[in-house]
Amino acid sequence: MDASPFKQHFEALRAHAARLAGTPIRVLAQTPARATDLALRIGPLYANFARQRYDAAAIDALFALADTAQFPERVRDQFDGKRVNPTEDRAALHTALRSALSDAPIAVAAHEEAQAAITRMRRVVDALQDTPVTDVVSIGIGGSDLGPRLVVDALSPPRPGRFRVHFISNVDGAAAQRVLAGLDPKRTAAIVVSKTFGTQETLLNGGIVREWLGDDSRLLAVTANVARAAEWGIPEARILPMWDWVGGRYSLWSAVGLPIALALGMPAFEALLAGAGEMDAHVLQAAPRENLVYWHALTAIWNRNALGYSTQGVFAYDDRLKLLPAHLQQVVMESLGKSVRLDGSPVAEDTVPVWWGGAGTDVQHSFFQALHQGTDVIPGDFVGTIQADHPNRESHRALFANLLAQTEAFANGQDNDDPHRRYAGNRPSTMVLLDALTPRSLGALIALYEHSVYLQSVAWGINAFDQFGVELGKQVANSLLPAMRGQKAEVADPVTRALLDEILRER
Ligand SMILES: O=P(O)(O)OC[C@H]1O[C@](O)(CO)[C@@H](O)[C@@H]1O
Repeated sequence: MDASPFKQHFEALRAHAARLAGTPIRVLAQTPARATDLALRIGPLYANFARQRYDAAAIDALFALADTAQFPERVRDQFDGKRVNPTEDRAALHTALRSALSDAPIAVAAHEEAQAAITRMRRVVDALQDTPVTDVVSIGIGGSDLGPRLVVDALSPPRPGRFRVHFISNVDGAAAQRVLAGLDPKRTAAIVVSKTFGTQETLLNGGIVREWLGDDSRLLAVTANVARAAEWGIPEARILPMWDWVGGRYSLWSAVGLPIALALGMPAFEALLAGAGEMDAHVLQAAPRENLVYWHALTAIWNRNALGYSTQGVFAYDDRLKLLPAHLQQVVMESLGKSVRLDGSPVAEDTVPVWWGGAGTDVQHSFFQALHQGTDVIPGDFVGTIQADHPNRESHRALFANLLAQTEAFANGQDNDDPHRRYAGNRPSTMVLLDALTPRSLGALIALYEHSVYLQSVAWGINAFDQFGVELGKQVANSLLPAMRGQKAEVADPVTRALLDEILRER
């Protein structure tokens, strides 16, 4: 395979970026109708790309890349259950969890299994209703934690469900203690969520919670490794399924979302799936120029490979979405943090930028100074919710005035004779607006990012669905455990040895 089949396209993009170097966003934005032409609405989602640093010719070049990279065919492959994760010889069928948009037998079978799992989830939720349980602790990490945690945090109030749901992820024993401190073991159920059922953090925390509960009957598991969960002590009847065709970071739509169903109710969980399903139908069916996912992915490529930006912010102007950056960080960075192509050859272009973010307006009073005047330009996705769910109208107006002000100031800057008070502007942003924050709109939003990530991986020729990079640290940690326990152990690395000596020194 050619190490860089899309080389001419990336070179063309860089040529466009060079051509546009002297044309700031505030000038580009004056192009008639651009402010509305570079906007799309898909169901409850609206996105506006008018404040990106491209013009019509550069956009044409981006869509030419999408064409050569065969975006529609590659999307179809994923929905049809092709082995889009060749290094693990796996499909990535998270779409089958929320929509039945493929006739391929493997996708149909996956959809049927997913439906059966939903039926089982409903039974679990119903069965718990008739017990004294008031609280549920979800124990998992990474993809087995971040998505459900985000959705529960975003949507719980003002929709208080029957159960309060809490999350424990970090292996730091303090995390478990802090959650359990306020709970009554007799009124608490727990779910151990782990695709592999081999994750150190989850098993340790699961053990702590199991002991604290004192009664195994309120302990459930969600896993693809039923044998291991059963061996750990959870009977099969209380194990809900996962499958190797769902990646952890794409798994909140499966029984991994049980904490969501418990916190918000099954109808809300199903509305979340339906919202994601709408985005699935959109990415599959919309023409390229009408396709929000294509726009989002191509904009990411533009900022990374044509303009060379090495970080990307996501700023939620909705306090309920403050965990969105954390979830997207895993979806984006675990998927796209790769430096070799599918065939193992070095990737020709820079891949994932550092994704990070926070909630506005808080971020304006912490790190936005650097975004306005720092030497690095940091493009941002700004996510807002038009309709508030609370009575504080004036607060909501102020929130939106800030959201609009920041993106305008980033784009336009402001001249001043005093260099300290000058704003260069020309900082790109995409505005993503939800009509209201509902299970449906949140499902669509998360699915937008999932699909965008996949298309970026297609353009770079990398595997978005493996994550071997996380393994080395796990292995080293395991090898250091005996030394941490004070047992005699060979530690070859001199710096690690010195650090261990300091940590284990008698005090
Ligand atoms: O669900 P598991 O198997 O416990 O894995 C948890 C997480 O760990 C990772 O493998 C990364 O360490 C993620 O990809 C995954 O979501």
